[in-house]
Amino acid sequence: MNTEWQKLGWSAALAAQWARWPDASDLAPARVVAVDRDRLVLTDGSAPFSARLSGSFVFHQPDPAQWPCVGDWVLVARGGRDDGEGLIQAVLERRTVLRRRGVGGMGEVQLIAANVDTVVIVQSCHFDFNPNRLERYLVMVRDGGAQPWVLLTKTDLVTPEELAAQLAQIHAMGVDAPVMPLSQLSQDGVEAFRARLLSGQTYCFVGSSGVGKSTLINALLGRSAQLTAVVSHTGEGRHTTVRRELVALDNGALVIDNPGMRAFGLIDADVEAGGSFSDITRRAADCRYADCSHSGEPGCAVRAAVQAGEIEPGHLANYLKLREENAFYELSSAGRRQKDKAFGKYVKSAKKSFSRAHDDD
Ligand SMILES: Nc1nc2c(ncn2[C@@H]2O[C@H](COP(=O)(O)OP(=O)(O)OP(=O)(O)O)[C@@H](O)[C@H]2O)c(=O)[nH]1
Ligand SMILES: [Zn+2]
Repeated sequence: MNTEWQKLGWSAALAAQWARWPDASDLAPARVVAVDRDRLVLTDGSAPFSARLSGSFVFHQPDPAQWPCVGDWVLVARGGRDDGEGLIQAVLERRTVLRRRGVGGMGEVQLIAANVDTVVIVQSCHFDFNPNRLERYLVMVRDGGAQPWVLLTKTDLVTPEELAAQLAQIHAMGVDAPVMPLSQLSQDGVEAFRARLLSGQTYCFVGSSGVGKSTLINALLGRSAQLTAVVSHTGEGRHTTVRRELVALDNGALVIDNPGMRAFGLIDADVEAGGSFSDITRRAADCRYADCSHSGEPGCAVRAAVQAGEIEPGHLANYLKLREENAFYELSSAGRRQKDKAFGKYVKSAKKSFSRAHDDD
């Protein structure tokens, strides 16, 4: 078996699928490292290269939920083009998936990543710790067939007693996944975490914005440049595209940093499940302005509830702090709309290239 592919997670089961594929003679397998609109970045172990969905793929697979996402293994044709761009003809069967319920309550499923061995659920023990949300992440991970780990970051910001109480709370929930506390500031737990990452295994990091995912992945990589080196940027800044990236660490572990996970629709779930800020988000529905920031606007129902003693001022302060840390930005409806727009563009431009390809026929 090709050892370069093996390093990328290639398996006997995938090889068997490839062998069964009709007309696979000019197709080769590659793994998706990033998706940006209808352009995908693939790797076969040598240099990453750009690819698009072939017309026949889009034609035979009209359901975008079945289109390739980061972590997928695809069969790609690379001949016949000067620029070396590949044409994706097939997606090989996924061993595991990470998916979210679509936004807008339509019940459609949106794929976040495929063929992930371990999903690292990251919560900061400072402000972000939320057992309800953790529970839902655990369900979601197991539902897709991957194994979950729980990472509690920023332990330097809480006392050892607070940390012990959180660990006890997780334990009391009956969580049997490994739970690992760490701090990038003190470096406590960082080496122990690194030591658990195995060559050829795929790890996906999920969690709210600001909990320290990028800081950790950059530290694991040892050089922050590599994180973005595999894809050409369409814009500066982290919030501009749906870039989802798979990168290899020096020890051979494969890591997916997943900004898309911020739009998991968890705030709705948080409200439904009576989560920690549901009292605030429920009141916010009565604020005079739909985009009220609850920081002093007239007609603010949240402030009124604080004044009436119905909401703890400290609780509101936590909420505002979290939002200020940008943790809720992508979870806001505006952020979600942006994500959906980006996904919509993926679909639209792929369909456009499809019809272009057929105009040429
Ligand atoms: N005190 C403390 N701060 C940390 C720690 N780890 C990360 N931070 C800080 O937390 C902030 C957010 O970290 P990021 O790594 O950008 O968080 P993220 O989860 O990648 O956020 P998004 O990229 O928005 O999803 C940064 O200012 C980090 O410096 C830690 O262990 N302790
Ligand atoms: Zn308000």
